[in-house]
Amino acid sequence: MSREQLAVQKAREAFLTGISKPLEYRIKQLKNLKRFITERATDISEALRKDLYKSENATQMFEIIGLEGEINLAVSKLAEWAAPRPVNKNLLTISDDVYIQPEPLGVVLVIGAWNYPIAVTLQPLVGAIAAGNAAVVKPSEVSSHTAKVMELLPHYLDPEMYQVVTGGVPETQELLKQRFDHIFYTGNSTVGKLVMEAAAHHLTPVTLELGGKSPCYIDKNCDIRIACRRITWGKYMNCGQTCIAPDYILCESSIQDQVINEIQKCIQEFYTNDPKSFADYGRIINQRHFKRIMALIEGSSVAIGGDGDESECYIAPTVLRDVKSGSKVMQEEIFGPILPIITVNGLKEAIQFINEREKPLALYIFSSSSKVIKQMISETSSGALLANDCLVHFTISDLPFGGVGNSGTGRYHGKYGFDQLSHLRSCLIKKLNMEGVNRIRYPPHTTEKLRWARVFLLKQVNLARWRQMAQVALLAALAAFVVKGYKGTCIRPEPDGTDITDWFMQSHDVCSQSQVIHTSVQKGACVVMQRYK
Ligand SMILES: NC(=O)c1ccc[n+]([C@@H]2O[C@H](COP(=O)([O-])OP(=O)(O)OC[C@H]3O[C@@H](n4cnc5c(N)ncnc54)[C@H](O)[C@@H]3O)[C@@H](O)[C@H]2O)c1
Ligand SMILES: CCCCCCCC=O
Repeated sequence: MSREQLAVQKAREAFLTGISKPLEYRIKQLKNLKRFITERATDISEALRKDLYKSENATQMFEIIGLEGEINLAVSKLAEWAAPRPVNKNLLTISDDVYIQPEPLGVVLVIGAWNYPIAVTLQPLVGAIAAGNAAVVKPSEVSSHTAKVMELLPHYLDPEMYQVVTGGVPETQELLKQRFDHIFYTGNSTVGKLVMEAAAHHLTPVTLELGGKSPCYIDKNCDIRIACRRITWGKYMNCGQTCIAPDYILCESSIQDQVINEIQKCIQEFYTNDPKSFADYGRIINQRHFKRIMALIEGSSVAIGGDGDESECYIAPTVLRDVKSGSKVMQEEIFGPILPIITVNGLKEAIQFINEREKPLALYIFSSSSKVIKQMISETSSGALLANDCLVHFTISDLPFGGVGNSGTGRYHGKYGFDQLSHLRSCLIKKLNMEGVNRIRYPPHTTEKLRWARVFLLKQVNLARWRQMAQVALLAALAAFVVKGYKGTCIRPEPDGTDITDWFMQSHDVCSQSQVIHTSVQKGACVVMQRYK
């Protein structure tokens, strides 16, 4: 049996004991995960410095804080997320218990990428643990030092339930042959297709957190200085190796020079005149990627930077001007510190340019006009859209993080991660009494029964609203009784707000002799009272 097979088998056996059903167990594991990132902070920082030349503070700021926040949120909200979720019912099921019960899926395979190797590997794990799954974690071999630190995870987490498998492509491929209950993959779209193919063999659902070219449109009607500060930060952070980095700029040719000028000033301000010697400017992950990125510059004119040092995997913050849509740099996700500017004739052309390409993971627009922003939102599609900023949506746990189309499928962060790795089981608990109500669904299917079925099935019941309306109606009835001395009350809430008085008078034989004397007690409610005979 291979190491990979063994890891999956162990995780499955542990899962089947039911150990992760109690929420206390999951909370303990989440807290242990937090202990891992706290106690191993130095090992983690050191590994990331070696892998990507990230400074200790940058690691804390862009990898650890977010992860810690996700753990804290899951710990504090788990009881709420895991609780049964009552749903609206129809009249046919009004007396039943109808709810969604989130339940663990089983064994989840988490395949991480190298660019934020802690965040994109352990944040999915937070969702997996919170949802009560076992997991096999496969860190990226490309960030090899960080992968080594991840091997310490079983010292913190339940070592049976949570397995770490390190290795490269052959190990990942061996893992992908195994049967999982969900595969959560972060990485490029090409491998994403292989993952989906392997998953299809076992009909395993997948989450694919992929990348692509995220466009950034700068409207001439905006504060270009501020826009360029935010874009410079979003682009050159982690040396451009960020899945949601602005890949290229679209703007009118009239502002191109100003944009270049402002970005130049920001590069100097953020990274000094000598980014190569500056502690907070990163490095390209390896020489393969160094060569790939440098080659992308070919054929375009360099406005800023353009130089690199292969021995150090250093590429200067670079801007390319007047880039043609057919140029090399526009054929693939850059994933490096090269920022091409493509000029367009305004918003309409920018939208067309974006829509002619794959749906991006993120779409950025800088504009002072809410009309322009709204038009961009309504006429394009992307995993996320940000106006007047970059990247920060990643920090909001209440926003689903994920792509659409070529940039990915599925979502996570916060409750979305919990739901993504849970089975949302539909539950309906009926009692064995009140069989009479079911007559309308049993043969023979008469026209009369069909009429009733329409009423019973098409009327949605919002119980909270029902209760509220019933209270108001009862009060009204009481008032009427006191004032006028009426004999009885029959209350008919109508949750969708339409006037059901006609229907009620025509079809409800119990009340057929009643007289509607008070309607619209509240929008959607009516009270039917019988007069003394
Ligand atoms: N959407 C997101 O959250 C997100 C986050 C980070 C990175 N990304 C994207 O990931 C990409 C960069 O990462 P990468 O793909 O270079 O990472 P990578 O090379 O580390 O690959 C990711 C994982 O896939 C495995 N893998 C690689 N080739 C494989 C193959 N042929 N068969 C099976 N498994 C294989 C690796 O072992 C690794 O664990 C970019 O496109 C980036 O945008 C997306
Ligand atoms: C605050 C920015 C964090 C960015 C993390 C991006 C993960 C994908 O590459």
